[in-house]
Amino acid sequence: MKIGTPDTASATKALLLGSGELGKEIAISLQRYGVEVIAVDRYAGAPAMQVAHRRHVIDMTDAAAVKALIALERPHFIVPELEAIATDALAEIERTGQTTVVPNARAIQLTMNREGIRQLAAEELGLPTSRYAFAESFDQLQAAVNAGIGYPCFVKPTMSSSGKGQSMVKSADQLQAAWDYAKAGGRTDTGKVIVEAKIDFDFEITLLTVRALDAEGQVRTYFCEPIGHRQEHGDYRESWQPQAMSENAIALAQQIAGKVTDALGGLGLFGVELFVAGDQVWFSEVSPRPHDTGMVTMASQRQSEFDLHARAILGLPVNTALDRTAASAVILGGIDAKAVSYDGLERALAIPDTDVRLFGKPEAFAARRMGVALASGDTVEAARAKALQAAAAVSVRQ
Ligand SMILES: Nc1ncnc2c1ncn2[C@@H]1O[C@H](COP(=O)(O)OP(=O)(O)OP(=O)(O)O)[C@@H](O)[C@H]1O
Ligand SMILES: NCC(=O)N[C@@H]1O[C@H](COP(=O)([O-])[O-])[C@@H](O)[C@H]1O
Ligand SMILES: [Mg+2]
Repeated sequence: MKIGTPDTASATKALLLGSGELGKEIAISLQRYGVEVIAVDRYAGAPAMQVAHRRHVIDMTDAAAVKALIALERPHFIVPELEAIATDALAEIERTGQTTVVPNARAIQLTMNREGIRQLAAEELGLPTSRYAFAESFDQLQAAVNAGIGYPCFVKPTMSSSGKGQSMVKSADQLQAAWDYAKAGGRTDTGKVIVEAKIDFDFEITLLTVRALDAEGQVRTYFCEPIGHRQEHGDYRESWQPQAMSENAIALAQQIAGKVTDALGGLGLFGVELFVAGDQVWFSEVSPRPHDTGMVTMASQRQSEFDLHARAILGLPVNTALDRTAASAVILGGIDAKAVSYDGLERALAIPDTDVRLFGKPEAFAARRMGVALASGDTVEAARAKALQAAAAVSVRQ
């Protein structure tokens, strides 16, 4: 596709469905390759809206609203940035052949629902995952746990992200609370929860996997160095790259990521989440888009995960090489407040080899991610220490 000049009739247009911190960086990367970007989210002033050519506030779970906006903007690409989207509308739009849904509507549909992706990964592809079951009532949940899932286990809504509605259950007396929490915490109540046996992993990684065109115009799979990360309450707190792994484990991780992304298809970057213990690797889930833990690539790679996504979508060459060891640490809101400002930037940036990205979200919540600190270092330990220190130096105030 010819890449035209922004704001002209010939411009290549991308519609971002979701305009958070990840979308903001995708928007900037796309714009650097000459694409006109239209940012969409459920609230005004979302991070990507601050850098896009145009912006719209709509209910993205409303299929009619999504279709009306697409009819108005007529984008060449629709780039989903989060999961809470009316995916049926995307499938319908894709069938017209005039718009590319990134990476494709089926991949978006399968990955937005834990049932879809488990069916594909565990049942069709036979990839190793935790033992799991779906339950439509508390009785079913209890029966599944007693029949073999066991304790400890994780109970999650089938549609949710960033740990929302998710809890780890250590014993039978905690199961009812986990059921109630999952039912209330899901994005939309699918009527179902997933229960997963806890995997005792040594560490967990995100393997960023890119499906892009090579010099011959063929689709090829490229892998970034593994990203290690630490989660709290199902949400990421820090990440680093590279994560040291045994040769067997990395080979297995790439094999699993290759299989699942091949099955999803299309062009773009995927965040494949894997658990690792020794030489054993389990598939957990996959995002058909840049991943929050992958924000570390803004410091560690010449081509960040956002650049790689943009390049892959546009059919441009990619290079997934690591440039230097780096880490990221998140800056949480800490308070519930609107029109916030930030303290401590001077202290954070005085730490050598660090950088801070504040997302510009118009409202803070105690557990909302408001920014990220990035740091490079000679070792992962050094980079992590600097990133954590920089993140801790920044605070959000009213
Ligand atoms: N079966 C499991 N065994 C061990 N740990 C688990 C399991 N399921 C989830 N976790 C822990 O909880 C974290 C979040 O789980 P998961 O990725 O399924 O949630 P999520 O809401 O989709 O999060 P995100 O959108 O941030 O990826 C995992 O990264 C892992 O640390
Ligand atoms: N794990 C998924 C993830 O990190 N998604 C990122 O968080 C934003 C929502 O933030 P908010 O909840 O603060 O509005 C999303 O728009 C996306 O950028
Ligand atoms: Mg996850």
